[in-house]
Amino acid sequence: MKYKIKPDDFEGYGSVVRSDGKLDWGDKLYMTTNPIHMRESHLFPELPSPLRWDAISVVNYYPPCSKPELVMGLAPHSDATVITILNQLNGVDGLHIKKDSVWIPVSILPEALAINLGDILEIMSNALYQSVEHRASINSVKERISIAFLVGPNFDARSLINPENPRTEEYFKSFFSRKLKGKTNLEYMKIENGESLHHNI
Ligand SMILES: O=C(O)CCC(=O)C(=O)O
Ligand SMILES: [Fe+2]
Repeated sequence: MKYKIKPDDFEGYGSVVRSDGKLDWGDKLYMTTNPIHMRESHLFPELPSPLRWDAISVVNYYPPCSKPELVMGLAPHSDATVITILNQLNGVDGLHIKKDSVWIPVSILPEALAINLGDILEIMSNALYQSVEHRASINSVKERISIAFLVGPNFDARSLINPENPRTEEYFKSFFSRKLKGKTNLEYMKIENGESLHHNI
């Protein structure tokens, strides 16, 4: 398939095996839309008109499963974004957010967009705004489709990080190589008194 995720990549269509070897019960079409030079050209047969922000679009397709309690549509995580704009296309709910250690199902109003705060906003605001841990569940009879528009800082912002302290680059690398597990990537990247806390997680 033309849009299939290539080995050692995470953009394209499909599901990426994370380090625990499990797949999510859903497929993604994942593509960086801006900046233009970071677009993977095989995913863009006809380039859409330029967008102002650095952004990634993800289309999530969750097929129904007769035993939804046994599978996870999308494992708990927080997004590697400033904000994520979520458009639930076919009126089937499935998003849950974690508040005070409790999972709360989110009922998204028809034609409304849901906005999730991401890790980069938490980092930029020194945790004044905290990213939301969320997951997607599966419906037993209906498929579910959502489009996530992931808005991040300008990718060139990475060049502000000096070679001795390339945290942003590392953050993205570890986000995509570690398994999705709540907000552990943010914890993993935290620095206290100039020391990385890496090793505890
Ligand atoms: O499908 C959903 O409701 C959530 C999607 C999501 O969390 C993501 O694409 O990062
Ligand atoms: Fe997400």
